[in-house]
Amino acid sequence: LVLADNDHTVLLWSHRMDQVTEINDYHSNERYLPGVTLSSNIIGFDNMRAAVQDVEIIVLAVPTKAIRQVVQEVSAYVNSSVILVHVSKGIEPDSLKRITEMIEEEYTSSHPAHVVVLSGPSHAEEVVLRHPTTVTVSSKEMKAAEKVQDLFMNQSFRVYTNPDLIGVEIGGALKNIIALAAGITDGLGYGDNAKAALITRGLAEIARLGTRMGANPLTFSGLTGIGDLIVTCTSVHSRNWRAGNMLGKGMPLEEVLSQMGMVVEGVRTTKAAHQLAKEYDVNMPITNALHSVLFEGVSAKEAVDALMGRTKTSELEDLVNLWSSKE
Ligand SMILES: NC(=O)c1ccc[n+]([C@@H]2O[C@H](COP(=O)([O-])OP(=O)(O)OC[C@H]3O[C@@H](n4cnc5c(N)ncnc54)[C@H](O)[C@@H]3O)[C@@H](O)[C@H]2O)c1
Ligand SMILES: O=P(O)(O)OC[C@H](O)CO
Repeated sequence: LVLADNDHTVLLWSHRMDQVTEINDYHSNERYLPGVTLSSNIIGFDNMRAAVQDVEIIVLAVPTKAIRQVVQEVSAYVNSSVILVHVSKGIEPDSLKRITEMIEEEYTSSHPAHVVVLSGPSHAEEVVLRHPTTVTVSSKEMKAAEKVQDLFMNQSFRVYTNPDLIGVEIGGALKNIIALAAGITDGLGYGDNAKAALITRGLAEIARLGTRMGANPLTFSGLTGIGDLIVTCTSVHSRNWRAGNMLGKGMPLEEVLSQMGMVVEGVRTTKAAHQLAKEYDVNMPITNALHSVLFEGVSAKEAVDALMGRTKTSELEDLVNLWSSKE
């Protein structure tokens, strides 16, 4: 919709024929964006070749677990030098790859592609209402990121650049873990103090891991760090917060996921981050606590009690180590 507002023609491929028909016949997408009229510049396609063969830029907006498959399919038909932009927020469990790394592995076309991430506090539900939204683009090739910045920028959608690709992708992925935890504490009936604690100490552990992986610590004070962390932990639109909230109220994980009907990235990302914390030998108590709730049968209340009962520590020492990149 942002691109259509900027007078671009958008060819929107979906794997669901009913969605394509609805977009073309009614200019709506009721299940995901109820009540919103889509621009007639958005044309639905169920045929990938027809959708991507002559385009300048491809925006991948699918869950992390679908990225490899969709990129394989896209790259079979791309016939010019395109920019691939992804907006997904996750890390692949086991391989522990970031999304641009997965795209690079799966992109098989003989034509070059330039890979860009667009990330930041941006719930689709508010973007479609043209409420002010700010995001960041990053890439190994900043010229491609700047082109994406120009394509998307408008009066309600402001795009920044940041060359720290690792920091941008890690912040976007890991905030979902903390949002799940914030939903859980709200579901347990705890208040704003608990949520502020999760946001603050969550940012510390995201930055601790990200820095160890090669990110610039300053990126975590930007839109894809604290910005996206705030929006996802506090917004009723957040799928991760909502899922956490149901978990906190006692609903089993399987039932929560089937009720959501949309991706809750934080679940698989918790698995990946738990593995990354071990690999990089980084202390991530909130991630580990959430892992114990999601995958080890620990109750939400027990996990909070365990977090609160850890040995005492110095906040300033921790922050100095973090922001001076010693961690
Ligand atoms: N929803 C948001 O406001 C928002 C904002 C910023 C970033 N993101 C990120 O974008 C990604 C997608 O999120 P979403 O909320 O749109 O998720 P979603 O569950 O609504 O899925 C998006 C689309 O991908 C399709 N899809 C699912 N599996 C597929 C597959 N195997 N092949 C092809 N298409 C498939 C779905 O049918 C749907 O049309 C996530 O990584 C999310 O973190 C979402
Ligand atoms: O709805 P969520 O929790 O998947 O979050 C969506 C976006 O990442 C918010 O920026």
